[in-house]
Amino acid sequence: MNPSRNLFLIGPTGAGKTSLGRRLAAHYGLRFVDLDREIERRTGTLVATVFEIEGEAGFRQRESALLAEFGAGEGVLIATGAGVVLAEHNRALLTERGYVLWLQATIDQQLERLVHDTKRPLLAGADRRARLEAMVAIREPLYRATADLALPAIHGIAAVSTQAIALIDQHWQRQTSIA
Ligand SMILES: Nc1ncnc2c1ncn2[C@@H]1O[C@H](COP(=O)(O)OP(=O)(O)O)[C@@H](O)[C@H]1O
Ligand SMILES: O=C(O)C1=C[C@@H](OP(=O)(O)O)[C@@H](O)[C@H](O)C1
Ligand SMILES: [Mg+2]
Repeated sequence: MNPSRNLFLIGPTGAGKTSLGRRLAAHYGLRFVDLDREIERRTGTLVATVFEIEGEAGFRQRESALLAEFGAGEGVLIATGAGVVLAEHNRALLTERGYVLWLQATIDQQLERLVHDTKRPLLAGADRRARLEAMVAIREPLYRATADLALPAIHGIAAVSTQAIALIDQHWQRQTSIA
């Protein structure tokens, strides 16, 4: 187990990384950073607009730079974007610099949770299910390889939050209190 004082949330889009991250950071007294919101704060525009202007490659560069910047510190909870695991150097940083919780969701849950969402550029256009399935096929092995622990986010946010805290206390906090 990783004894670092950082907590990183990974997992598919709509699993609840941003929502849960905020709650967990407050609970553990960690600084909360959502990589997408931080990109928006620094660029002064939406993630979707960054994709339009700089392409996915430009977005990924920003994402990696911010992960490296915040991951270098201690006492931070980072809610990543679902594609962060695509880059090998991001996966290495996550495993080296923090305890990694993989928040899981089924495709049906993703579709339901993002039904009104217009802010995810990779889901824009037709056939969201096919896009999500294609993402899962590539990313799931990468989440598995990177995570210390996995949690199916099948209940509401409050219940998932309680479950996450129980899991983290069991596996991560015990390690850090011994270290
Ligand atoms: N466990 C959950 N149950 C129901 N809805 C959820 C849950 N977690 C998140 N949501 C909702 O799903 C949407 C996407 O959540 P978000 O935190 O942005 O996910 P992510 O950051 O993983 O893409 C939001 O509207 C959020 O309120
Ligand atoms: O699936 C992806 O590659 C992306 C997921 C988004 O974050 P969420 O996981 O919070 O939706 C955001 O980083 C960007 O739109 C790209
Ligand atoms: Mg998010």
